[in-house]
Amino acid sequence: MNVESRTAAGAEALAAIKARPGKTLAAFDFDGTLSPIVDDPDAARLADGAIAALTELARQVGKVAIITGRPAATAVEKGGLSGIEGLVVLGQYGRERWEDDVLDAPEPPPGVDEARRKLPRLIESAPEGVAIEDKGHALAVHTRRAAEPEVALERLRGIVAALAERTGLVVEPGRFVLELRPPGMDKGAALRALAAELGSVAILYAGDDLGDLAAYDAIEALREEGVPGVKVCSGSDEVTALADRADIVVDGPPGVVRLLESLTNELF
Ligand SMILES: O=P(O)(O)OC[C@H]1O[C@H](O[C@H]2O[C@H](CO)[C@@H](O)[C@H](O)[C@H]2O)[C@H](O)[C@@H](O)[C@@H]1O
Repeated sequence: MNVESRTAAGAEALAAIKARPGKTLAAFDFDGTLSPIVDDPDAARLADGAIAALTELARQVGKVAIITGRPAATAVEKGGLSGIEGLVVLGQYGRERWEDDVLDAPEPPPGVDEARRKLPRLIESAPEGVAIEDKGHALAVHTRRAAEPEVALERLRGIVAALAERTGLVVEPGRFVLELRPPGMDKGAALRALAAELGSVAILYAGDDLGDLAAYDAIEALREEGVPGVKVCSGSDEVTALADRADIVVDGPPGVVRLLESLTNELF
């Protein structure tokens, strides 16, 4: 299978990647893109074949990165990523950086502690199955395991927004999740900073969720500045906002793995 873009800008980026793989940055979201969505966030693992595909890609392009809302160390551990040569993992929407087994993470702002203290009480009447994931620098309220996840999410939206306002945090909405996290960084800023640091001349970014739209914005801005980029969507029925803007849409994490296998075959 050849990797094909449905847009001219995406095709231009694929050509640039093939022409200068050594100066290419290939970046991926974790949950929903490399890791199939599961009910329990703690049970997330990489899709079959993902490690082999990422390992091969890392041999062929300048840099492979994972840019995730997870803590970087969690993504490394759950993904079994530590053996991938040269991999960089930007965690907590770019606040943290893991590379060569070294984690660089700033202190979380005090608002996170305050939110941690107040959140359980504020959501105590939420439907059964609603759960808090404490990520150290951020708190995620998950509704996937509620009987009616969408209804539960809507009920919690105002409560979480009000707590964010009080604690100086921002709300990051996602797939049956509302996260309270520090402001000042997003996946777009993280992607741009890494591309600038590396002097990347071509970029691929793959994501599945609303938090990845900032990275799509960054790709579009970089194109305007003359750096070709291709936006890949790991498609799902839960989120359609990315498919509308993507150059390539594939069928969930297994589709992402197949895309990587095709790309590495073409680069070889
Ligand atoms: O930026 P990402 O790598 O996509 O991380 C975003 C959030 O993903 C996780 O939640 C999502 O995946 C879970 C496991 O499949 C699923 O149960 C949940 O419904 C999804 O929203 C993770 O738990 C969050 O901490 C991440 O920020």
